Amino acid sequence: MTTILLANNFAQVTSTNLHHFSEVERFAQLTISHAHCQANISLYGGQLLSFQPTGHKDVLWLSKQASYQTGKAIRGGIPLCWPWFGANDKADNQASNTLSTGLNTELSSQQKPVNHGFARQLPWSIESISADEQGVTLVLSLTGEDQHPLWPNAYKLTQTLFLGQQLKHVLAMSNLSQQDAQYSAALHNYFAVSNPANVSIDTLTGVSYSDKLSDKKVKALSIQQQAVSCVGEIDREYHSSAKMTIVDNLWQRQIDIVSHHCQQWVLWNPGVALANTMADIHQGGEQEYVCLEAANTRWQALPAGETVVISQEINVTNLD
Ligand SMILES: O=P(O)(O)OC[C@H]1O[C@H](O)[C@H](O)[C@@H](O)[C@@H]1O
Repeated sequence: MTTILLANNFAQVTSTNLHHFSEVERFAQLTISHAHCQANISLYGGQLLSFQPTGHKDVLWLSKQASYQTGKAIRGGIPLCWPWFGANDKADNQASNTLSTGLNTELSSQQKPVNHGFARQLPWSIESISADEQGVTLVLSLTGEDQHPLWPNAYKLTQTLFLGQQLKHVLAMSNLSQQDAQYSAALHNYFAVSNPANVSIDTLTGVSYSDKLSDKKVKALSIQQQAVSCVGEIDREYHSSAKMTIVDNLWQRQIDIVSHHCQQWVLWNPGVALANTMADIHQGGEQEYVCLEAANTRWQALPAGETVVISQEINVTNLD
């Protein structure tokens, strides 16, 4: 069933129940149609899946084999990694405390932290939708408490997506509890490209990075000396908050990304061998994107009663 959520002189926003989900878990996908862009958003995960400014190819990549299923993250678009990025090293600390104290505080298998946190695997709500001649502004929210033993605090996330010629993407995180908390996070952008081999990201040259593929526990800091190659498996945290520019030399387009209050850029592509083991990436899909994520990969303070905001702006330009 499709419902019109907004229709005015500037835009139309419709909501369609996703048939991929069961009857009891009807999660809607929103479709935005505006003179300046087309976009799709999944309320499951509060995830922008597609953003196509008028006159351009889609800025975002979405797997043709993405899972739309409770307990799974949707592969593509901009998943939100929150309240932790990656595996959550606090789970390791909990395990070593158990070993040293002998107390059985180990997390059960159901409590093991899911990679990149729980926000991308929960149904979000629509707070508001509005449209003017510049674009559509969509505000989504997610509230919860006792969501995970490693993150029991009451919280509210408010995600504001301004969709027009450009994308403005704001994530406000409120700690509604009386206990201080820490978060790590990423706006996990899957950028559609003609092929990673055709991509240059000169803005990463000279930037220090930690290589997540290194098997050493303490990862040495390296400097990106030459032009970065996005071909093959790559998984790096670049310690920079500078503006990034992705140039696609075949599609002749440039994507500029500005982040605010994010200390890292994460560059990730699984490469062919790993992608072939991932059920939710279609054949050859890893040759169609690079992830460049605006992130705080290290724990950050989220004090009791306070709100912290991270954001990004994405602009696309044709070069020919
Ligand atoms: O498969 P996911 O949980 O979505 O994670 C996909 C990737 O996300 C990030 O970019 C991390 O740096 C990678 O280590 C991880 O493999």
